Order: sequence, then structure tokens, then C-alpha cells
Amino acid sequence: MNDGYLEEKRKAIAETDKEIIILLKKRLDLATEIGQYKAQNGLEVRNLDVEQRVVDRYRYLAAEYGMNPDRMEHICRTIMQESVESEAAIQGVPAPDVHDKDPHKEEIRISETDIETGRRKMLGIGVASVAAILVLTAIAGFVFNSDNGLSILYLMAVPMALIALCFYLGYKDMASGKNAEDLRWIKKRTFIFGGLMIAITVLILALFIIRG
Ligand SMILES: O=C(O)C(=O)C[C@]1(C(=O)O)C=C[C@@H](O)C=C1
Repeated sequence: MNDGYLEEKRKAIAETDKEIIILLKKRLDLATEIGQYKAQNGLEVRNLDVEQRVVDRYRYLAAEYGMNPDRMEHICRTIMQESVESEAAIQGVPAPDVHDKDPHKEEIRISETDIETGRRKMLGIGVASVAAILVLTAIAGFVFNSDNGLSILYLMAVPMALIALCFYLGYKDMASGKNAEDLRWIKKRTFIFGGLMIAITVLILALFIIRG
């Protein structure tokens, strides 16, 4: 076994690694200069078109030199991440993730899922609350005070309708919510008013039962 041979090759690799790091630092310095220009001119840190051009270049060269284009793209994005971190630090903003190829599409996908889950929840809570109040009202009216059974049902019709309306509006409005802020506000509004109406309804029922 020729250890001297391996040592020589590993030394060459170590020198090549150092050259790579020096080149990466040179690249990072150029990106930092671009970052300063962007900060002075109000430009966004990420430029998806430029990133795509850089990635295409890496993939093309990888294929030309007999390397794996997917792996080289990954390396390329990791290198660009270093630039983006430096550029974001200049602007004092959180660094975006350059491995995320389509950040805007992702945002829409997430909010669409949020909207659907939120709407289903809202409908479920609304239907369940009205059904529970209906059952409680029937129990309160017919079991505890059979003389006034129907009148308590009429009395409860208004708060029940308001609860149903509140959750229905939340369900309907969530479909047109444009961003996470909209969705948060619709949820908050629905749960505050819906919760308040439910509490008032339960209080009326309790009073009705206590007073007979
Ligand atoms: O060309 C730019 O605008 C840069 O900021 C440089 C760079 C890169 O590292 O290649 C970094 C971030 C951008 O999203 C695109 C490219």
C-alpha cells in the first residue's frame, strides 16, 4: 500500500478546498456589494429570475463536466443562500430561503389550505353550538318547566339565529379572505361574537331553569 500516494492526493484536495473557499468568499463579497446597492435603491433581496439563470448555468456546466445537475443545483442554492443571508443582514430583514423555488405559490397554497380548514371548523362549531342549544332548550323547556316548553323555544330562537348568522358570516367571509391578517380578523370576530352569544344563551337557559 502506498500511503504517500494517498497523502499527496489528500493534500491536493485540501488545497483545492481552500481555493474553493477563497472563490466562494470572492463570490460572497460581490453579492454583498450587490446587496448594498439593493439596500440603497429599495430593491428586494431575492431576485428569482437571476437565481434561475444562475441555477441553469450550474446545471449546464455540471452536465458538461460529467457531474450530477440536481446535486450541483443544490450546491448552487446553498451558495446563493450565503449571499442572501449577507444581503438580508444589510437590509435588517429575515433571510429568505433560496431552496424555496416558488415562495409566492407556496404562500397561496398555504393560505388556501388555511381557508378551507378554517371554514370547515367555523361551520362545524356553528352547527354544533346551535344543535347543543336546541337540545338544552328542549330539556329546559319540556323537562324542567313543561308549562312553558314552547315559549322558551320561541325565546331562544333569536339568540340561536344570531349564533347561526355569526358563524355563517365567518364561514362565508373566510372564502374571500386575501391574506393571513384577514383570516385572523374573521376568526377573531366570529369567535368573540359567537362565544358571547353562546354565553348569553346559556345564561338565559340557566336562569329559566333556576326560576322555574
Ligand atoms: O444577482 C443578484 O441580485 C444577487 O443578489 C446575487 C445572487 C447570487 O448569489 O447569485 C443572490 C441572490 C439573488 O436572489 C440572486 C442572485
